Amino acid sequence: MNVQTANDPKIIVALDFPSQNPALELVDKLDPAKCRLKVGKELFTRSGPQLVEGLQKRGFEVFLDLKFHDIPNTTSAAVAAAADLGVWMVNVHASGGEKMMTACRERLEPFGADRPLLIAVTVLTSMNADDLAGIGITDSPEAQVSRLATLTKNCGLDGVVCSAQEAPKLKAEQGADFKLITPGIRPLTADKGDQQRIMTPTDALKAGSDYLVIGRPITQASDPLAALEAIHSEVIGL
Ligand SMILES: O=C(O)c1cc(=O)[nH]c(=O)n1[C@@H]1O[C@H](COP(=O)(O)O)[C@@H](O)[C@H]1O
Repeated sequence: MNVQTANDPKIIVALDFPSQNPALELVDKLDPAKCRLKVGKELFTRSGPQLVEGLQKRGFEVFLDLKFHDIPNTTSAAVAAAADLGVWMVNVHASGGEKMMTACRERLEPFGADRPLLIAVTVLTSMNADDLAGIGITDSPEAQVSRLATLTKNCGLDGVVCSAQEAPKLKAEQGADFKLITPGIRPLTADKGDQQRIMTPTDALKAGSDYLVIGRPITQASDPLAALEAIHSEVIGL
């Protein structure tokens, strides 16, 4: 709920569930000292702010992953609504541009130290060079990620969502304080699923990730708390 949280778990569990009941069933097995929770478009569209408040009441900090992308006035108002909800992190699309991102950052200033971290999505990990060409971008995905990360930093945002494989380059380009939130994390024993570019939790943190977004390796485990604890003890101290 705060940019300066004393206990700062690196693991963000992606609550990719269709509705509140299965989400809470899982959450009630987890430990808020060891993870935060990500609520995305499907779950939020079904269950809304009430669910976010329910998670917070259980002691969890929430990353509201709604990837806002609209005109500056609309997007900054949405980000302020997320801040009113008391979420720990909120995100927008960097391709919304400088004016949009700056408006969002400025709109959060009155929230002071209680403001959420404001993060931008660069190029979705589902997009390759052909997909970018289809929307008129002829640079490589890597070059486009770097360009959008630079724009994000120049607008005063806190960091970006990226693949852990991009983390060393982005940390070198943007500096240690610029936060990198990385999905596509798989412990050695976990199924890759549909993720293409994966890294283990330890390798991702060593590569420069600040927070690891992890879904199925925890949510679909036969013992989700044991899966969380195994990853937590692997990465603690890194
Ligand atoms: O924004 C995201 O969280 C995200 C961005 C991206 O480029 N790739 C990606 O996988 N994600 C999310 O990260 C989570 C990964 O879940 P698992 O593959 O089950 O670990 C899902 O909630 C995805 O929607």
